[in-house]
Amino acid sequence: MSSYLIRGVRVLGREWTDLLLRDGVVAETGPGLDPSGAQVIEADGLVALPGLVDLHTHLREPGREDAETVETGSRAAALGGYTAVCAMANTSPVADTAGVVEQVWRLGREAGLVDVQPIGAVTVGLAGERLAELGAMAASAAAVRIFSDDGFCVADPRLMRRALEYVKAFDGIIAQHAEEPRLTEGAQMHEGEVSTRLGLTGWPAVAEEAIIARDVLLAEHVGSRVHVCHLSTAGSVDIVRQAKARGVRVTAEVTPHHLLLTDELAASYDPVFKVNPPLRTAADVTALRAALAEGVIDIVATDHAPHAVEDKECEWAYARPGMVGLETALSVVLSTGALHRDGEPDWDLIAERMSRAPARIAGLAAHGHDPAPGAPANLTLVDPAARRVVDPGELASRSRNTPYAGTELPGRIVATFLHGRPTVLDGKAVK
Ligand SMILES: NC(=O)N[C@@H](CC(=O)O)C(=O)O
Ligand SMILES: [Zn+2]
Ligand SMILES: [Zn+2]
Repeated sequence: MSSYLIRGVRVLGREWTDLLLRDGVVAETGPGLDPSGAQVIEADGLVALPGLVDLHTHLREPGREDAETVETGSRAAALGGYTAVCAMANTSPVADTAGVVEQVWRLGREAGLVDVQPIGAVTVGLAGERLAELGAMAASAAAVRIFSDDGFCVADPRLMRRALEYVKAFDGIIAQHAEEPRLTEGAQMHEGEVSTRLGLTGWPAVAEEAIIARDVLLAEHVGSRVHVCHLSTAGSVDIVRQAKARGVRVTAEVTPHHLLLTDELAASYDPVFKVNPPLRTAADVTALRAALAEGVIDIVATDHAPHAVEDKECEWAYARPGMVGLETALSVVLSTGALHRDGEPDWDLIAERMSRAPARIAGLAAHGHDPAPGAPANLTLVDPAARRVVDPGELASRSRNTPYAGTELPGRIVATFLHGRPTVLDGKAVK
């Protein structure tokens, strides 16, 4: 296996150093390392981060390979600086058996661009009626630890309680898509002033908050772990803050788009802005940014949700909700300033929210390590000074549904290394 010398990089924005990657690990660090035998990568001006980890990715395979495959989604992830992604279970067939999660896991290994960790469904067919084979998925080669019916809420409290109890045996997590379905029937966007003006049926904040409140109580009652997917309202932040203060084992994620975009964008009637949960108000965005910085929200997760053209380029009411996000996530987070300190990116905090904490939550032992001697060589190099205009046609994702077309964003991923091998060099996918 070849070795790589990354020359003159600032690890987490700190002092300049060289990094020697060999045999899948960071072999040596320090200024002026001997480059002989290694491929040299000049990293003047670049920042090294632990490879980003996405706890919430939709890869669409099996079933909707026209929208994304494990391979195309993995390439998009690598280009976004990711070295691991957790693949959501709402595929077709649903990832609710050992067979399907093993298939996704194997496809991830074959693509070899990021580590793909399958998430298993909580209920058979995401139907919310009976528990899927959680134990068999946990015991499979895919070693599933996170279970989610994402796309749907596990609305039945008794089923949610049993799922939480079941996964305790192997320290698993239930990741909840918090949406009380009776409160969102026919919903098209956030319920508020803008939905009233546009005459669209609203998705009220309380539909999310009611489920989160219930679930933290259930997790507390049974002593199990719950993770809140794509938390989107100021009220949800308060509930999670209170639960954490009581010692409830709850973690939460926010998406880049909920940190930047608001419900005003629905006035364009452009379905690219249709997403679940919906874009909220500016006040919610402000609360989410503060909660992420504070740590009430543990991580950024993309909820990368690729959709085929016919599912997005249609009337708002018929469009599927969801946005692609892997290739723009870090740039969007940088653009919000949510993880800045004194006007500059706080790279240590960015590493915490986008790599270490998600790796810890998901139990991905090879990820989330700062580049230091002996650490697995899963890392990414960022050019913080670069800016780019997002061109949907240039995305590696098979789908084009980015809300940032034509938007100039800061930061560029220059290189990504997975287990010591480059998956991205000079901003381009290696394979
Ligand atoms: N976020 C979305 O709007 N859509 C997701 C499902 C989900 O995350 O709930 C999808 O699978 O397309
Ligand atoms: Zn969801
Ligand atoms: Zn999702």
